[in-house]
Amino acid sequence: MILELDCGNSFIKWRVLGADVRLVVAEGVVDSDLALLESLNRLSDLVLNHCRLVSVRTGEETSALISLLSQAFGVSVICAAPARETSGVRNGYEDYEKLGLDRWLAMLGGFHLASGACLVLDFGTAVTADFIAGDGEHLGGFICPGMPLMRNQLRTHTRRIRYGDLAAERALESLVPGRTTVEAVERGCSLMLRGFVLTQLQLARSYWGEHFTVFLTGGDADLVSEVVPEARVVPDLVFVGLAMACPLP
Ligand SMILES: Nc1ncnc2c1ncn2[C@@H]1O[C@H](COP(=O)(O)OP(=O)(O)O)[C@@H](O)[C@H]1O
Ligand SMILES: CC(C)(COP(=O)(O)O)[C@@H](O)C(=O)NCCC(=O)O
Ligand SMILES: [K+]
Repeated sequence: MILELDCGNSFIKWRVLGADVRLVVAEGVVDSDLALLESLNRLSDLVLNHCRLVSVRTGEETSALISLLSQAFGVSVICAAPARETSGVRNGYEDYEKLGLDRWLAMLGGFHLASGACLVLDFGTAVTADFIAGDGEHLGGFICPGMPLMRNQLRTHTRRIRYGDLAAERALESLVPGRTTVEAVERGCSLMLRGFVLTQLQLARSYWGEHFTVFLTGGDADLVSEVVPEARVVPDLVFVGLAMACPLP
């Protein structure tokens, strides 16, 4: 079995592939290394032969997680690393090592699935957009705060914006102008994300006309999927790229 991990700034997304790697035998989202171990320890019949991961956390945090996993499961861990070019995609950053590895893998996955020009939009702690031309050239991208950052900035920098998670969830059932604080904030931030998406689409059209594929990924992709009905929502896009960047023997 193969353990795959996508360590983002807020959550660790994990999944276990079976002997047939096309089959996901277990998966989850956790908020700490400890919670990851607990989830994995609850799996009966878990026999890990390999582990591969991508992390946008610090080197120290990533090393700590790797030691934890090797101690707990006696498995060696392969880490995705920056590259100038992989599977026909050319990293567009001036300093290729600075491009977020989750972005890089999502781009590899997107270009592979699209077999052509694509716009990859990832809605996590941060929101990112990346443009990959039909010849595999990464034209660059954009980074802005995601939903959790926008709402927390409002909560921590104002004195009267306070509300709970349940109310937040309910507020997003509609996007008409809010009549409570929670509705006004949640809908306002959601509309900002949608506006961002529409701007990215305009730019992609200016490059490629209608000949490109849009990918939506990340935990908050559902918040914007309505404004791009033609988009492919691929929650595991980073894992698609991870398998390409870290093939197993
Ligand atoms: N099962 C889930 N567990 C945690 N967060 C989730 C889940 N489903 C959706 N989300 C949303 O995903 C967002 C985090 O997205 P994610 O892609 O995991 O971020 P990151 O990669 O930066 O850690 C949160 O704002 C949360 O609202
Ligand atoms: C942009 C990001 C913060 C996104 O992280 P996430 O929201 O997925 O946790 C991450 O890809 C990152 O730290 N990138 C390095 C900076 C860059 O890509 O330019
Ligand atoms: K991510």
